[in-house]
Amino acid sequence: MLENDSWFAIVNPQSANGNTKKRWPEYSKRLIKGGYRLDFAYTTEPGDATRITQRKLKEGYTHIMAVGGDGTMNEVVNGFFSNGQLINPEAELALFSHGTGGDLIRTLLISRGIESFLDTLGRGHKRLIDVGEVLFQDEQGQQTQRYFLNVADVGLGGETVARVNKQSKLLGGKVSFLIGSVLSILRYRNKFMSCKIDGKLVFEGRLNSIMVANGRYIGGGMMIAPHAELDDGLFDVVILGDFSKLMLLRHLPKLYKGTHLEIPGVTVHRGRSVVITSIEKALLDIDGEQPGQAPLKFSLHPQALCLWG
Ligand SMILES: Nc1ncnc2c1ncn2[C@@H]1O[C@H](COP(=O)(O)OP(=O)(O)OP(=O)(O)O)[C@@H](O)[C@H]1O
Repeated sequence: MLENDSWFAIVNPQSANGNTKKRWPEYSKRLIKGGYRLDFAYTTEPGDATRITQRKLKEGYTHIMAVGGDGTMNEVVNGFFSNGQLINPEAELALFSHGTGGDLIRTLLISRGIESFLDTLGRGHKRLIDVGEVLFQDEQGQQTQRYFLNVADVGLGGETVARVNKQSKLLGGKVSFLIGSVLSILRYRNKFMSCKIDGKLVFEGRLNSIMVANGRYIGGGMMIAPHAELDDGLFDVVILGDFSKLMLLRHLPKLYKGTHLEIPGVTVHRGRSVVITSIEKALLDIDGEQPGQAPLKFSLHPQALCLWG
């Protein structure tokens, strides 16, 4: 019989360059000592966190803990859904960030480390946050659906993530992403895309990238959507126009600071549904993973998920 405050932790042992596997035994002991009933499973491969989450929610767990980086958190959020529906609308999620990047927790102002995580649990503060959904083509050309809490983007970011995820992140998420960004900027060619928000065409032409943001940060600390709110029922859509390589490199520091919105050619829109098409291959990035490409159809589920923190 499950106690109704039992937590199930889904732990990606490979996150933080394998450091999570070394540290989790100590962390789990600390959580149990802190009074939490806790079971856990290690993921064994990409996609496993989604399957484990689905299984545990169906078994009756109502408190899920995601332990890993942004990719793990994204997979766990996807596991809250099955056949387009929340498995249990009452179920709750806590994020123990232990990856290299940590972009989602930046918007949530959650700190890293076991003691901060225990503080978050101890405070018992929960909030309902919006969940983004995107339909896209996967690598095999199949129509696929994914959910996300943070940011999805198409264009330069997709190519950067594809590059960064192939290399080791031993230098840390921010440095790896910065190096990957610079290499990608040098090789990337702006693409011809169109973007409709809530049925209205807001952009058609050559552009660098489009970010569909629920959270604020991507790429290990770039504040790409400084005004995005996780619970306002709207995406912030940031479009980076037809920038030259030189101009992008020059303005890169502004992306980290969130002061890029003032650059001519950057536009921001808000809405609940976003449709993006591209006549060239344009890669999708969702929460630091690169699962497919345009055309993309986004919709928002307002305040659909209960999150601790
Ligand atoms: N057992 C496993 N073996 C190999 N890869 C795994 C395993 N479990 C999960 N993964 C994959 O590891 C990838 C990276 O995980 P995650 O994003 O959590 O960590 P990270 O890369 O260290 O952090 P961040 O994304 O915040 O930089 C995810 O795409 C996930 O699918």
